[in-house]
Amino acid sequence: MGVAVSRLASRLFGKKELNVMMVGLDAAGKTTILYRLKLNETVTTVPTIGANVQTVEYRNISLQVWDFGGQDKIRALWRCYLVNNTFKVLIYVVDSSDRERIPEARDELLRILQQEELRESRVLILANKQDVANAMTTLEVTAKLGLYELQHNWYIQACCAKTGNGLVQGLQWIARTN
Ligand SMILES: Nc1nc2c(ncn2[C@@H]2O[C@H](COP(=O)(O)OP(=O)(O)OP(=O)(O)O)[C@@H](O)[C@H]2O)c(=O)[nH]1
Ligand SMILES: [Mg+2]
Repeated sequence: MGVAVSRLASRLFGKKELNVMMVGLDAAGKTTILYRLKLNETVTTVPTIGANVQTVEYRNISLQVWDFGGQDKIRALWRCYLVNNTFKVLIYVVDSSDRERIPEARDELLRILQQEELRESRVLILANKQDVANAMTTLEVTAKLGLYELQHNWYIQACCAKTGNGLVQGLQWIARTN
C-alpha cells in the first residue's frame, strides 16, 4: 500500500527520469550543446575522451544526458555503454556546416541504430551550427542522412549551440514523446 502511494505521488508530483544518449561525429558540437542545456552558457570545449554526464531539467523531466566522444577511434565505446544502460532517447548531433562529412555521419547513425538495445528508442537529430553561413537546412540534412528510411520514431531540429537557438524545441519533442 505504502509503496503504491509513494509511486502514485512520484508520478503526480515527481520528475520523470530519462536516460539520453548523445552521439555524433567529433566536433559536431555535442559537448557545447550539453553545457548550453545545463548552464545556458557557451563553454570552451576539448575533444571528449569517454563521456560527460549531466542532468538537465526540463519541465517535469529530469534528463540524464550522456555526451560521448565522437572521434573515430573511440566510437566503439558508444556501443559498449548500451550493454548496461537503457537509453529511451538518442540525440544524434550533426555539424550542418560540414557537407564533406555528412556521408560519414549517416553511416555512423545507421550503425548505432542497428543496435538491438536502441530498437525502441526515439531519435532526435540536432542539425547544429545553423549560424555558419551556408549551413545545410533540416531538409538537406534529412535527405543526406536518409531519415525517411529509418524505422525509428525520429524528429529533426535545427539548432545553434552557441546561441541556444532550437534546443528548447528539441527538448519539447522529447517531452511530448515520453
Ligand atoms: N559556429 C558554431 N560552432 C559550434 C557550434 N557548436 C559547437 N561549435 C564549435 O564546434 C567545435 C566542437 O565542439 P564540441 O562541442 O567540442 O564538439 P563535440 O561534438 O563534443 O566533439 P567530440 O567531443 O570530439 O566528439 C568547438 O569549437 C565549438 O565551439 C555552433 O552551433 N556553431
Ligand atoms: Mg565532446
